[in-house]
Amino acid sequence: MSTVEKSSNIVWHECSVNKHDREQLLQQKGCVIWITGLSGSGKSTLACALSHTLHSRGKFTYVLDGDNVRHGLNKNLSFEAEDRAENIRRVGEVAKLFADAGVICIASLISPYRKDRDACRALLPKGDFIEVFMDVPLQLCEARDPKGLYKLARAGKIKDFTGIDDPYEQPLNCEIVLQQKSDTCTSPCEMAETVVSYLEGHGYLQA
Ligand SMILES: Nc1ncnc2c1ncn2[C@@H]1O[C@H](COP(=O)(O)OS(=O)(=O)O)[C@@H](OP(=O)(O)O)[C@H]1O
Ligand SMILES: Nc1ncnc2c1ncn2[C@@H]1O[C@H](COP(=O)(O)OP(=O)(O)O)[C@@H](O)[C@H]1O
Repeated sequence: MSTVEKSSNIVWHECSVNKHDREQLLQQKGCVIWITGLSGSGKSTLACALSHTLHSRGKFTYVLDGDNVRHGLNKNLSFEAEDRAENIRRVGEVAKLFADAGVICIASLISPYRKDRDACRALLPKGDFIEVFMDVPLQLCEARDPKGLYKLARAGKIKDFTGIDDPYEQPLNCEIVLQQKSDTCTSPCEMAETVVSYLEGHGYLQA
């Protein structure tokens, strides 16, 4: 899919109410928490636990989950590399709008390619893109297999499945790594607290 700019003669229109004004209203700073990892690594679980924890502390969040966005905005995209890139690009742009709205936007997508994630990072002001890597071994993700997709992929019934016959490029230098070697290691609530501590320490939970 081409991302060449096709719009011409367009001029940015500035509004008198800006990001800072919205952040003052919400008493928080808009940002993007980008959760990446294999299928079954716990991205959606963490996204919801984090949203729940922040919501109960009076913070305004919104979750953009890969599976969910593919039900609507991105329903025309496959799992080929080019379509995954377009999937990530669109979600990155939507997340940027949410952050500009003052919202703590939590994006949870496999986002297997480093360059696609880095392109999303480049859309945001420095510091506002917080990459969280679910560092969970393939064996554990496959043992969980809550949707039975690994089983289908191993049987050759799903092609290009991440981790099986499609690549996953781990982040080299992300803000938070959540390592999990077994299911009893760290609970979703504990993981959410790690992210909340990061946000608190970096001033995102106040205007
Ligand atoms: N071929 C293939 N590879 C990986 N995943 C697949 C595939 N086909 C379907 N699914 C389901 O799609 C979910 C991942 O969607 P994403 O939008 O996060 O993927 S990506 O970022 O574009 O790679 C993923 O959800 P999660 O398990 O939550 O990661 C799967 O349910
Ligand atoms: N911290 C955790 N500890 C134990 N099990 C977890 C944890 N996080 C998620 N799970 C379980 O792992 C499975 C996959 O989680 P999910 O959030 O759907 O992953 P993903 O969105 O990356 O595909 C689910 O059955 C979920 O209950």
